[in-house]
Amino acid sequence: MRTLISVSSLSKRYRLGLKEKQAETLAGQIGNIIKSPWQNLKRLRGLNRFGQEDESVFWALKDVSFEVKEGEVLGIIGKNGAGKSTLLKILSQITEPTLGKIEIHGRVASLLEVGTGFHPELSGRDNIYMNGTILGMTRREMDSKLDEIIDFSGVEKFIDTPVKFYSSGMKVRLGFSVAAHLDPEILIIDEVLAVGDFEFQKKCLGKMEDVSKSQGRTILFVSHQMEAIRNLCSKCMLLKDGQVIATGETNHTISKYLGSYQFSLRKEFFDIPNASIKWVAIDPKGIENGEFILEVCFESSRHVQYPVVGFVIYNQLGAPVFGSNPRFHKEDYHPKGGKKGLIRAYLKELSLHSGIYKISVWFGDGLNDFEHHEDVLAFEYLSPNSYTQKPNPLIIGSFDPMVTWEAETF
Ligand SMILES: Nc1ncnc2c1ncn2[C@@H]1O[C@H](COP(=O)(O)OP(=O)(O)OP(=O)(O)O)[C@@H](O)[C@H]1O
Repeated sequence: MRTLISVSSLSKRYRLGLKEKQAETLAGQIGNIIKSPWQNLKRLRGLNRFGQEDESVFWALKDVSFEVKEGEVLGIIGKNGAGKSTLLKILSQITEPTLGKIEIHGRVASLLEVGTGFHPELSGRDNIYMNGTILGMTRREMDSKLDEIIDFSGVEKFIDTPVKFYSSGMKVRLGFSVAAHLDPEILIIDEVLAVGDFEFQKKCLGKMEDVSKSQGRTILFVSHQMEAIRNLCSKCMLLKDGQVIATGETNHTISKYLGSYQFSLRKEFFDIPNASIKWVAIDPKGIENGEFILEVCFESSRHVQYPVVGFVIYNQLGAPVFGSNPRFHKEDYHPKGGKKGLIRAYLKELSLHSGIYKISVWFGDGLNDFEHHEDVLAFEYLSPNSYTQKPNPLIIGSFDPMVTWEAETF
């Protein structure tokens, strides 16, 4: 199979704050040009004139290398700020890399941040033509695709309205439809599932599957929704702090992502003085027995009279699905005060759909919260209910109680 994308030692540096602005002014730019080549080389590497790393320098991508072959669907995952969007922007030629080399063989269509790639003053229809022209399509090719694009987008009523009047959902609908129907060799999609309603998400996933499986196109897909990544991607790459941590089989890479979540967040806790959470875990034995047991270990430099932990479980879209706190169950909860302790929450049944969930925890003494940690743990849950056992992005909501049905006809 041909290699369509080849990225080697790619790095992207941003300059933060004042220095970035200075370089954007004419005086700043002239100053940069007349600096010696040696100074310019140091600047490129983010070093100040003493050869030390400049404090205003921030590397959003560091030494990233990978290849994508024809027909592959590569999922790109990682926490917020890991560098996923920056990578896609560079591959779509919206941003320049600072260092490194990229080779792309084929036409690229991308759907990045909402509205990029659209001219706000032009109508939806004109924007479709503009995008097609950028991709090198002829007017006739465009004419043959137009109805399909408009139909898929569902914005036909507004197709002659300037795009600046579109809602963000409408822009995403049109943007996705244009990108997916213009027969690009490479389709780049950044978290399209986060915007747009449920029906449209379903349509997009179906279309991407069609583009990859029946048309054999190459796709790069960023998402925080692991079910979507799992369903769609043949390969997956995990980014962390701008670096590639893992590339390979999708399930394997997703497990690494979830593992890294747990570890990096736990580690941070060890530096917190006074009363603090030391670690948070889900008892694996509990899961085996169909129970969900959350364990929170705390340690304090002083006696905590009434140690209390609260938690909230969030779904992949960041929506809270469930929370609890022993303050709501005062009659059952009688902790002995102390400096160290382990607090457990027992849930007989989690009753959630299969999927990936995150937990935030609080720790306090019933009067005050000492600490609050978001996304302290991520876990994958497989529902015991047979119809939702396989993660399925098309299932509505997060709760999965045992439901039985009956019909009577009259
Ligand atoms: N124009 C910019 N100037 C300075 N820093 C930037 C700029 N664009 C992005 N960054 C920083 O680069 C880092 C990587 O950002 P990026 O948007 O690529 O992350 P991401 O993995 O896509 O995150 P998310 O999941 O939140 O979308 C972040 O720390 C971000 O703040």
